[in-house]
Amino acid sequence: MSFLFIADVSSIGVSYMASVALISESGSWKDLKVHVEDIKKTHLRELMADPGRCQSMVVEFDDILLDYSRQCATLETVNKLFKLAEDACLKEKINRMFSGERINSTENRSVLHVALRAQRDAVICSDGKNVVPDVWGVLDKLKEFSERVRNGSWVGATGKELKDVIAIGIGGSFLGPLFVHTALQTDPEANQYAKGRQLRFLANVDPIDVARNITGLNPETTLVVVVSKTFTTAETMLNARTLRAWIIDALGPSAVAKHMVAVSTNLPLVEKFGIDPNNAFAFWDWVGGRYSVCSAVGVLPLSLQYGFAVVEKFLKGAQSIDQHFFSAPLEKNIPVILGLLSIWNVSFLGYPARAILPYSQALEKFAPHIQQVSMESNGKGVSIDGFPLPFESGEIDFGEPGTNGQHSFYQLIHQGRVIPCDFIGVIKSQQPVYLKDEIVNNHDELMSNFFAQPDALAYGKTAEQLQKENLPQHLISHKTFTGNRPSLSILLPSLNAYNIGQLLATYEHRVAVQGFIWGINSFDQWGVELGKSLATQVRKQLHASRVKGEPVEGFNFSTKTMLSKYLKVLENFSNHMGEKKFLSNLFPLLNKCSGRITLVDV
Ligand SMILES: O=P(O)(O)OC[C@H]1O[C@](O)(CO)[C@@H](O)[C@@H]1O
Repeated sequence: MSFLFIADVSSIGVSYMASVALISESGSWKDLKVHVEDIKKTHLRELMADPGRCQSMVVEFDDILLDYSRQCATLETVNKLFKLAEDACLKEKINRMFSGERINSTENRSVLHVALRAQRDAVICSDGKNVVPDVWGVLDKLKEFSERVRNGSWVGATGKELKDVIAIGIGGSFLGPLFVHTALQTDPEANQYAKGRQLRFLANVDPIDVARNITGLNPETTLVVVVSKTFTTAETMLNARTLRAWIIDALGPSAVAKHMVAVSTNLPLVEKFGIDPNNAFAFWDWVGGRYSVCSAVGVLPLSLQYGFAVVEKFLKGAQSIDQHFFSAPLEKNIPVILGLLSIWNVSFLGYPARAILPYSQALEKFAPHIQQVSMESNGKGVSIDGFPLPFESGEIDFGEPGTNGQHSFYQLIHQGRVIPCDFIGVIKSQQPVYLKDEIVNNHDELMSNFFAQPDALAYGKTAEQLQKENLPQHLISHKTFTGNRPSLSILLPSLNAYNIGQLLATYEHRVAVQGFIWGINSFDQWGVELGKSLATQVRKQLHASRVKGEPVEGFNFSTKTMLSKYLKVLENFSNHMGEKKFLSNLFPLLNKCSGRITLVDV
C-alpha cells in the first residue's frame, strides 16, 4: 500500500493565520479552565465506577491497547480537548508536517522523520521534491555495507572480521539507537542474528566512558561509527579523535579507512576529519537529531548488530503508527489522545511531570530517550511566533522499568506529589521462564504489578478502610493513600522490532501533538546553545592556563574560584603522578595509547 501526502497549500495558509494567536486565548482553552474546577471535585473512584465512561476510554490500533480511563477526566473533558485540538488547528498542523512544509520555522526546515520509514513507493515531498527515493538510496547502501561487514567481505586492516562496533554520538545521535538496541538485545528473534557481535555506545566525553568502551576490544576487530548530524559536536568530535588515535596507535594511519565510518548531514566535515566520503552515510536537515533513530543514525549500528531485515521490521512498526497518526480520526488516534491528555495534565490540572514506567527491563532506555524527545522538543518559553507563553509548556519526564521503580521513587508517586504515570506492559515476554513449583512465573509476577499499580494510584486507601482493618490510630494518616492519581496504561502484544518501532513513533507523535496544541516549535533546541558557548570560553582558559600558565580571567568570582582550584589541584596531582599515568593506572587498557589521549583538546 502506498502512502501519499499531498500538501494543500491554500488551506494551510488559512490555518496558519488562524494559529498565530496564543491557544490560551481560544474559547476551548478558557472553557477547559472552567471545566477543570468541576473535575477537581470528582475523585477517580467515582469516575471509575462508570463502565460506559471506562469503555469509551479504551482505544486499540494494530494490537496496541491504550486504556486512559484512569485519567482525571470525563467524556466531556475529552470532547472539550478535541475542541481544543480543532481550535489549535491540530489536523492542519499534522498535514503540514507530513507534507514537508518548513514548520521548524526558526531553523527554516521541514520536519520529515516520517519519510525515513515510508515505503519505497511513497511520495513525501520537501520543497517539491520527493525525498523517499533519497531515503531508500541510503537504506540500500546501509543494507549493502552492513551485509558486507557481517558476512566478512569488508574486513579490518589486518584482514580480520569486524565483529565489534563502537557508535560514537551524543543526544539524538545516541539515545534512540541505545533504546532500540537495549530492547532488541533480549529479543530472541533479533538476537539470533547478533551472535558473536558486540555493539557499544560512546557518548560521554568523560574519559571513563572512553575506557569503558574500549575495555576488552581489539582495534583489529573493531569498527567505529561516528554519528553526528552536524559533525561539530564537541564531545563527539573529541571522542572520535580519541578513538582514531586508538586505531592509528595500534594499526597505523591507513587503518582509518577500514575501521572508521560516519553518519552525518555534513559530509564535507566527515571528509575533512579523514573518513572516506564513500564510507559516510547521509541524512538530511529535515531530520531532527532526537527524531533521527530511523535514519542512518540508528539504522547503521543496528543493522551491523542485527542485520538489516530486523531493522526494516522496526521501521515498519514506526510506519504503521505514522499512517495511523496521519489518517485516524482524533477520537481513535492514539498519539493524539496521548498528547491531549498530557496537555490536560500539565496545563489544566497543573501536574508538571510525567513518569514513564515500562514493565519490561528491555525498555530500560526508553524513558531516557523520551526525556530528550519530549523535553528538548517542548521545553520552550515562547510560542512559535516568538510571543512569551502565559502558561507552562513541556513536562518533566523521567522513568524506570517496573518493578524496580516501585522500590525506589513510587513512594512519592503514591503519597507525595501527583505525577501522571504511563504504565507500559507487554503481553508476551521476550524471555519467558517457568519454574515448576511457583504459583506464577516471572512475567506474570511482573505483570501483576503492572495491573495493580494503576488501581492503587487511582483508588488509594481511605482512613475508614484502615479503621476497619483495626490499624492503630497513630498509623492511620501514614497509611492512608489519597488516590485520585492519574495514569494511563499501554499494552503491547510483544516486544519485537516491529512493536519497538510502534512505541517509538507513538511517543514521537505524542510530543508533536503537545507542541502543536501549545503553539510552540517542537523541532528547534536553542536552549542548548548558551551552555555550549560558555564551555568554549572555559575550554580556552584551561588550555591557556595549562600550556602558557595564564591566570584565570574574565569569569565571575564563583567560576574563577572553582576553575583556579581545579587547575591547581590537577597541577599538583600531575606533578606527582602525571595526568596520563593516572589514567593509565586506572585503566591499563589505555597504556597503549597513553601518548595520544589527553584530557583537553582545544
Ligand atoms: O548529532 P549532533 O549534531 O552531534 O548533535 C547531538 C545532539 O546535540 C544536540 O544538538 C543538543 O546539544 C541535540 O539536539 C543533538 O541530538
